[in-house]
Amino acid sequence: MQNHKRPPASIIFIFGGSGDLNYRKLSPALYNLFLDNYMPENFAIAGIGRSPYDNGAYRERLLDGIQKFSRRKGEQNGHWADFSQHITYLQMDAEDRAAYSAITDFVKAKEEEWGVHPNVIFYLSVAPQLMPAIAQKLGSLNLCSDKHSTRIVVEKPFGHDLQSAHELNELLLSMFSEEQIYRIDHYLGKETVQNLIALRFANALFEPLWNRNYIDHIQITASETVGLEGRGGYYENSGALRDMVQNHILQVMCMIAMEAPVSFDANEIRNKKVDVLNAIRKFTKDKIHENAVRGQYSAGWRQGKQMPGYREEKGVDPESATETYAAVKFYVDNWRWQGVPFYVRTGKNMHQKATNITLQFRQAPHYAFPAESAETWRPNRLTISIQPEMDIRIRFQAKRPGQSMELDPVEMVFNFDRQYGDDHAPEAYETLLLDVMEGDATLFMRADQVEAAWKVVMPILETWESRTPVDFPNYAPDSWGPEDADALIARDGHAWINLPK
Ligand SMILES: NC(=O)C1=CN([C@@H]2O[C@H](COP(=O)(O)OP(=O)(O)OC[C@H]3O[C@@H](n4cnc5c(N)ncnc54)[C@H](OP(=O)(O)O)[C@@H]3O)[C@@H](O)[C@H]2O)C=CC1
Ligand SMILES: O=C1O[C@H](COP(=O)(O)O)[C@@H](O)[C@H](O)[C@H]1O
Repeated sequence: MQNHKRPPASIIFIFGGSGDLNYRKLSPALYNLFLDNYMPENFAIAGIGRSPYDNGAYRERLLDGIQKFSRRKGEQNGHWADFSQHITYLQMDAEDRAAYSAITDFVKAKEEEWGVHPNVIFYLSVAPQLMPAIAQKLGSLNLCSDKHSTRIVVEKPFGHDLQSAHELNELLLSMFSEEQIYRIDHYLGKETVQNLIALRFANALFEPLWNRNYIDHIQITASETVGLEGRGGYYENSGALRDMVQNHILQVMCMIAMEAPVSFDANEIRNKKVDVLNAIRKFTKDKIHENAVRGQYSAGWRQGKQMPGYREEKGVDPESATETYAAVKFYVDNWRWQGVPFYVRTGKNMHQKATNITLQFRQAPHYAFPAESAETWRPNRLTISIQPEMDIRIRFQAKRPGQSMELDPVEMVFNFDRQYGDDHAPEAYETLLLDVMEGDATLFMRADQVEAAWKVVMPILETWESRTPVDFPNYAPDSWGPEDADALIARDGHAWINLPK
């Protein structure tokens, strides 16, 4: 969130250095930071895993990921030879305490080479079950005692439920101070998500309307066309509510619903967000059915190709009750938002990849136009497209040219690509990794934020887990999700807004 310069000397240890996230996201992000001259003058990246790689083979593997997944499609790889010299692979079992001497030795060697004490960053890009063991070892071996320069980055999911998230927080906080802990939610690193703060708090135009007096309801959609992508083992124990709603969607909702911050201090922003989470109505179990819908995709077709159902995917129980779709109607019980529903939905294998937020305004209080023009009268909307489209549109009524007063809904659009070109935007992980090196935690989740978000979803999870869904699978691939979700919003006289591709 601060304006960036080159961070101080840093060593980044990536536990899970041989894994998928590093291959597809972290290494491309670090390389892009290097190309943009944002890596420190002195830096080292040490990937950690048990798989046997020598440095050469490891660097080759990462280059392959960069060529496939970087936003820069290979054209600047001329700098790879230079960048790759900063990468080392440490083959070690993270459960073997003795093996951690390799980390201590590595830090000492770099300190001697650079003549400065660097930031030491431990990035936990491993399965959640392994995180406590690693954190414990780092703590007990005194590898995190320098509160100023040592940081730990914790990937999602942060816990499996409120209890486990609380335990993980307690464990981390017994080893590290809160300022050293960076809990990742990669949505917060997205340009368009950060722009929500600019849209709301750098303009006088929107804020006076941003409340229950003018807004009828809000919709947040995060739909995906992909299915499990080989992550059946993880997803089967997670589901859409844990995977997307507890973290990404609630964080986006916080940015829409929060009060204006006094400053951009990390804790100030996080305080404002946690206020929203605390104000979200916690449903009693008897209210879940009318406010939340779950779905699971069946076998079917997408663009002429046959697709397996969720229950046929690798790593999934053939009678699985895991939801691949969730829709919830939330209320934020505070002065600003009383009575305004926030409809949120997310799902795998849906018709379109799209993350959008729409604020639908109330109808104008009096309709003075000829009655026949009312047919095309539509409520005003502000729609913010987070991805893959990156734009902000305002829908309003305009007079159709001609001799009669006929109205049409029309749009004003601000499009990031048209304004800034289409290679303007750093990937979320670039922003987040740079923030970690600089010690800026604004875009990361604080312990109380994570737990407050779990408190929101726990009643739904507990209710769903205590009742087997009788109608799974209940939506087809390439569709907009289950009919019950349409009914959830239709009961209030609304419909889900599916933007054209
Ligand atoms: N992949 C993705 O798109 C996303 C992943 N995440 C999160 O990121 C984290 C990593 O995910 P992902 O990369 O997909 O997982 P992978 O299964 O691909 O990688 C797991 C990594 O952990 C390492 N590992 C496992 N056990 C040990 C051990 N005992 N000692 C040392 N290393 C070990 C593996 O290395 P080896 O086998 O060589 O020992 C491997 O590098 C998870 O928390 C996941 O939820 C979050 C968002 C998206
Ligand atoms: O964290 C996760 O996010 C991705 C969606 O991320 P996006 O940046 O592509 O919107 C989701 O596919 C994955 O299941 C989830 O773990």
